[in-house]
Amino acid sequence: MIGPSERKAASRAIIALDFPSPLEAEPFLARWGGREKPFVKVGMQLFYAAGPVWVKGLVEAGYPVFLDLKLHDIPHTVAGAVSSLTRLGVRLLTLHASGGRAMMEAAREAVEAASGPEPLRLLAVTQLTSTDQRMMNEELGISGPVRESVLNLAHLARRSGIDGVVCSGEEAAWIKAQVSGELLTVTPGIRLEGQERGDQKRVMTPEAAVRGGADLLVVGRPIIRSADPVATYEAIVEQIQWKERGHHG
Ligand SMILES: O=c1ccn([C@@H]2O[C@H](COP(=O)(O)O)[C@@H](O)[C@H]2O)c(=O)[nH]1
Repeated sequence: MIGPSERKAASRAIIALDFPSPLEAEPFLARWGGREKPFVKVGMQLFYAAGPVWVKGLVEAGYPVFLDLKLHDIPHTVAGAVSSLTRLGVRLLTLHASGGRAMMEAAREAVEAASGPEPLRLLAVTQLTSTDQRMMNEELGISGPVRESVLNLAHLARRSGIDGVVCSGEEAAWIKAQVSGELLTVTPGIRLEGQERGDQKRVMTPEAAVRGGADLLVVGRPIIRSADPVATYEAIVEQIQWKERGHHG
């Protein structure tokens, strides 16, 4: 469920800092100047280049941080990784739901054992937003509609005591209705009207995602490749606010 720190529209739009290194990420963040620090996501590319100490520095500088490492290994190894990562002070951390119940429970227990000032929340990735129906059925060998697989993985995450799921905007409402309204729904694959999808397959506009039940929206290329990233970010935050005020259509 959306918590007090994510209630504001600005905290619901998360910028994916998909840069090769801090050399590109830091000047990008400096564009915000004295404005409120945005919620940022550090993924594999930047984490592997910059390392945990840099991420801790980001947290200490006041950025809410989502660490998107999509952990997937045997339960013992994932628990150890989670235990190390809890020391960074990040708010959110991903692991793959397909790693199974024992892996997710081991991760949750590692979080509980750590207990920091603001507890880390775990998110289970269901089906990646770059996966479509054909790929899931033919390449991954999973039968049925994508939505059904997403719901199964969300149920598994819920039973394993995970706080939320990563899914597309297309599935957020189904998860809220059929799995639990308490599960945080985090949706990448956000594109503004008419924008290029790139490798993303299950995409939505910010407005449609919020209308569909997304709690948090992850936006990378539409912001980081924009000619004016701050203006694009603010336009997205405005779209979220517009929906929050109850506008339809
Ligand atoms: O299913 C998923 C899980 C994670 N992501 C991540 O979100 C961003 C999206 O970036 P865009 O440039 O807006 O496409 C990226 O960091 C992915 O690793 C995802 O897209 N889908």
